[in-house]
Amino acid sequence: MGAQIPNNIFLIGLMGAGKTTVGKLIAKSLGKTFYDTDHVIEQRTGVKIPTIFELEGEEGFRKRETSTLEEFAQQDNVVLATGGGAIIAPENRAILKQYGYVIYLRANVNELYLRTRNDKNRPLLQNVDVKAKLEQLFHARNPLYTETANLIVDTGHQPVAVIIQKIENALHALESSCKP
Ligand SMILES: Nc1ncnc2c1ncn2[C@@H]1O[C@H](COP(=O)(O)OP(=O)(O)OP(=O)(O)O)[C@@H](O)[C@H]1O
Ligand SMILES: O=C(O)C1=C[C@@H](O)[C@@H](O)[C@H](O)C1
Ligand SMILES: [Mg+2]
Repeated sequence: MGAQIPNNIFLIGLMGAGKTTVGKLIAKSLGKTFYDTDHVIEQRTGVKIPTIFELEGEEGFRKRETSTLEEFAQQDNVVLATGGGAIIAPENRAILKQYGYVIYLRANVNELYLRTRNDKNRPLLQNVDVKAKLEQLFHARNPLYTETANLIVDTGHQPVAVIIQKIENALHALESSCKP
């Protein structure tokens, strides 16, 4: 029996890597349902993420993130875009590895900076030197994204359509390499 395209696909990577943008398009092209843990948390609380950080601290947000991840990772036939910090907790990394095929969208700090510098909905990037903060996050998290991922796709300087094509090619190669 040959392997199929993985049932669930999880996207991980830093803020601005393109998880939401790429995730929606990949889900559409593979006929899967798209969810984004950040969006689910905002819908359920009725407030934006910076407000959750203000009211509950980062710790409160991380608790919501883990329970949302746990719930949505176990759904059927989904593409799930995760928050940039979803790989921090070992528990979350275990959930991602257990329930789906994990794709790390990797971009360099300069590219991430250009994509996120004017955004007001990312609390970790407010009132700080955005480039220095992204450097620090990249340094701390790149090993965690790398160890959690089944596939790494570079997204800096690459149009979204090219990224989608690369992911589809990798998934189809996976499918055919497992055929008898
Ligand atoms: N390959 C790309 N080339 C150019 N711009 C891109 C690319 N991918 C995403 N972008 C742009 O970068 C910004 C951030 O993308 P997106 O919101 O998808 O990132 P994210 O990984 O979901 O970030 P977060 O973790 O903060 O939710 C958006 O304005 C998006 O249009
Ligand atoms: O990188 C992070 O830690 C975050 C990324 C966003 O997706 C949100 O989940 C939140 O702003 C925290
Ligand atoms: Mg996003």
